[in-house]
Order: sequence, then structure tokens, then C-alpha cells
Amino acid sequence: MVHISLAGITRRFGAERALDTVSLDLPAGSFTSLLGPSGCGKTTMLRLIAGFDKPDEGTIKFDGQTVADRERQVPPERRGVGVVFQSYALWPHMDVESNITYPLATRGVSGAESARRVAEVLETVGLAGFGKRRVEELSGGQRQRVALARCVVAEARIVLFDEPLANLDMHLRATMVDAFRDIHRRLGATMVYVTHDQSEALALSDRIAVMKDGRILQCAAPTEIYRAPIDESVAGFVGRGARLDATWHSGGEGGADIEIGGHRISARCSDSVSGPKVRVLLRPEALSLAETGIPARVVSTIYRGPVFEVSLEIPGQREHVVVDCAEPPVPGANVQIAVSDAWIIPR
Ligand SMILES: Nc1ncnc2c1ncn2[C@@H]1O[C@H](COP(=O)(O)OP(=O)(O)OP(=O)(O)O)[C@@H](O)[C@H]1O
Repeated sequence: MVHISLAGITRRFGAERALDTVSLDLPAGSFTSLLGPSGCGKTTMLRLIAGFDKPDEGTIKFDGQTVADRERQVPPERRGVGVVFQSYALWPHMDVESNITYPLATRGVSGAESARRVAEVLETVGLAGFGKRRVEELSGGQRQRVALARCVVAEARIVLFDEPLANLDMHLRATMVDAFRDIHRRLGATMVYVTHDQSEALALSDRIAVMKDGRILQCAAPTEIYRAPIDESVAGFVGRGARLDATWHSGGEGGADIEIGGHRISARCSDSVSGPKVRVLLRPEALSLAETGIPARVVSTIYRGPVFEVSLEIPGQREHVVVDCAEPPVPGANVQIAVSDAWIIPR
């Protein structure tokens, strides 16, 4: 288990800053997801941690030891980092066993000991009996698991995942999410996971770092990112929900009364916000159609599995509000929205 610390990391490509003075601490044994739109710098960050690339400014330390700064650069093979990338990084023409034993062979482990460890790890990743199969004969999900097995065998102290599930179908993704969680529990390695997929990030990580334009906007537990996003970008990027204009009425210190469409509601807030105008985040699960509430008009309904996603327009608001309903109201109908939870977005 390794504590990873990035301090003031900048990586430029021409005039562009792929990473812009990023500082981030990843505690030993933590599982952190990097979440953010395409091009925000997630892969660049992983490559710097792995040692495939070098920062222009700043320092990366593993357990207090510098592995990269402007002058020094510890090579990837001496960092104890395992990678599970979408491009697999396996030798396709070799069999599964040879791919997995490679890190053992480089450390002088061979023969019966090597065979025992490979059998054990194949069992762990659910590939018992696949040792002699060539990698090119495996499915995408199976290849991911071989890459993971290689990290386990190498006893990687840090494991980096770059969109490992992007090419897999929904069912396999769910299975792999379970496998990753299980491996994290067993290995106790410090894991960093890059994804576009919020549900993966929320399910897997103990912390999520939300990135934009080469910077980290917020790094916190998934529940905090979801319930108390630090700004408009995080609120808009993670989870469903609408950001609305509201008028401050009274309160402070964790909670306030605010008004939307002439209707008063209670909202959570950080200590730093106050009126007279505020922005508020309403998540679908905290909303329902009721006898009294914020007046709105039904714009559309879409069936999403067990519930209908109902899109509602509130006069004077730019974003539509989404509510999940068992029975869909008629488009055009005037309704009222009851609110059980709301978050005032800090500025
Ligand atoms: N080798 C390179 N040469 C030039 N520009 C690069 C290079 N690598 C990355 N970039 C640029 O740096 C920025 C960050 O790229 P990066 O791959 O880290 O983003 P990302 O968040 O991983 O994106 P995605 O989710 O699409 O994979 C992008 O604008 C990209 O075009």
C-alpha cells in the first residue's frame, strides 16, 4: 500500500495545459476514480503516476519518496505500478499463463511456485482453466481479467485502470465491477480508476476526483460529491438533477429556507452561502408530484424501466426538472412538485 502525493503538477502539450497545477493526495489503500469530460486530463494523470510520462512542473511522491519531478524520473518498472488499460497491454500471441508469469519470471520466481501462484490468481479472477488459452482467443472481459491477474501476481502496490470496461457489454461490466472491488479488498493496493461512467465511479471508489480543463474541481467521497457538489460544474456533471434559480429567505449554518416559483422549501447548504439570489440543485429522487409544491408544467415523459422520467418546466427557469413517477402525467398538464431535499450550490 502506497500513499501517492501529487503536488503542483503541470503537464503542457504545446500551449495547452493538460494538467494545470494539480495537487492531490491518494491515501494508501484508497480507491479513487478520476471522473470528467473527454480531454480533461485523466489519462495524462495516470501516465504520470505510472511513469510513462514526466511532469513539466511539480512533484510526485510515493510514500514520501520522489518518483518524478522536473529533474528526476523513476522508470515505470521500478515504481511497482500495475496497469489495466483498455488497450490491454498484453501479448496477444502468448497464452494466458505466459502473460501472467512475466512479472514473476523477472523476479526469479519459476517452476512449481510460479505455477501455483498462476493457478491461484486465475481462480481469483474467475479464469480457472484458461491458462493455456491464447490471449487473442479471449473476449474483451476475459482479457481485462488477465491484465488484472498480472497486477495481482506482480503484487502491484498501485494499480491504475484506464477506462477498463469501455468496450464491454452491460452485464460483463457489472461482473467486472464486482471483480475489481474484490481484488481491491484482497490486494489492498492503492487504486486509481479513470472512467467516463459515473455509475462505475460511484459504485467502486471510496473517493471521486471530478476534473475539468486540467484541474480538480472536487475530490471527496461519492456520497458527498453527489449530495453536496462544490460548484455548478460538479453538480451538472455527476448524477441527474436540475440547477435552478432561487431566492434566499432565511437560515444559514447548514440549512436555509428558499423560494422557487413562489413556493418555499428547505435546502441544505454549506456555511459560506447566503442570499438574496442562490442556485439550487434538485435531484429526481427528492421530488414527487403532490397537491402542493412548486408549480410546473409537464413537458414530456419517457419510460425508463420501472418508472417514467417526467420532464417539467418551471416558469422563469432555464433547466427542466426531472421527476420519476410510477404513473406518467399527461404532457401539458399543470402539476405541483414537492421537494424533500435540495442543495444550495456554493458559488
Ligand atoms: N501526446 C499528446 N500530445 C498532444 N496533446 C496531448 C497528448 N496527450 C494528451 N494531449 C492533450 O491533453 C489533453 C488531456 O488529454 P487526456 O488524454 O489526459 O484526457 P482524458 O481526460 O483522458 O480524455 P478522454 O476521456 O477522452 O480519454 C487533451 O486536450 C489532449 O488532446
